Amino acid sequence: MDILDLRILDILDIVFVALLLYYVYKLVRGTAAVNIFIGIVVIYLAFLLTQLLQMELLSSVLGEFIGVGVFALIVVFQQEIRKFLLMIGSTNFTQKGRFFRSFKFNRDDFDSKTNVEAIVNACEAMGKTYTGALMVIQKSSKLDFVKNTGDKMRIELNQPIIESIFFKNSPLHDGAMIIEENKITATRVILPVSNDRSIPLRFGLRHRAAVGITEKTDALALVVSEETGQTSYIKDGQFIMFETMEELKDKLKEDVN
Ligand SMILES: Nc1ncnc2c1ncn2[C@@H]1O[C@H](COP(=O)(O)OP(=O)(O)OP(=O)(O)O)[C@@H](O)[C@H]1O
Repeated sequence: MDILDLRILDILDIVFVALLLYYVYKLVRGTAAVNIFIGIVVIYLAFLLTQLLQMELLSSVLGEFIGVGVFALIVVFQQEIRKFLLMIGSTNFTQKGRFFRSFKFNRDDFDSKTNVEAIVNACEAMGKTYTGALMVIQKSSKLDFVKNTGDKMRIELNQPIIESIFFKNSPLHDGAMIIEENKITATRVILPVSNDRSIPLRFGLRHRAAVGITEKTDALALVVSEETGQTSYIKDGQFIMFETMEELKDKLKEDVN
């Protein structure tokens, strides 16, 4: 019985470590943090080697370094840790909210499912007229910290509304639009801009802002370029490739709900 318990615990242990490594990988993938992570592993291996070879002085220097390293890690990986905690902390509550909403306790007339068709059709139409747009779809991480920079509102999402907000002469066209479920909850929002140097130079601030918010949270972003009319889909700080608008709809539907 003891052996059986131990085995189950061992399996759980391995599963949790694998999950932890997977989430750490997901967070640092494609960012400069990967190199820092490799640097830390190299220092740690060097420390183990100096201990094995009994090189007292070097071992104590590296030991000291690793001792304060925890605080250095918190500073260096501040954004990743924040995103990780947000990911763990908010997922369950959001799902609980959806569970209650399915019983219609929450007296909201809006359909809670994001209208992906309206969003993508609006992107296509805006692309044809070279109208710039930036839309951020909130998932489990709350976007309140950016919503405060813009104008809060509560409008049911549909294609004409999106197009009229981003219409060049509209007072609301600047900055980003925040979408929560099937509502536009803020416009003219200023997003954190990504410092990622691997983003091609042809992409300006609008695209960098989309990368920035998706790096920091699990939100999804759509950008319509004013210059090329092209739509870009950004998730986890990465540009997601798609061939047709239908394919984009399928990808979005999968990722949104
Ligand atoms: N930090 C930001 N948060 C939200 N929106 C932003 C931010 N920075 C810029 N924008 C929006 O992007 C517009 C300018 O974009 P810019 O031309 O630099 O981007 P771009 O990525 O080259 O896009 P485009 O292909 O449309 O020109 C601004 O008018 C503003 O509406």
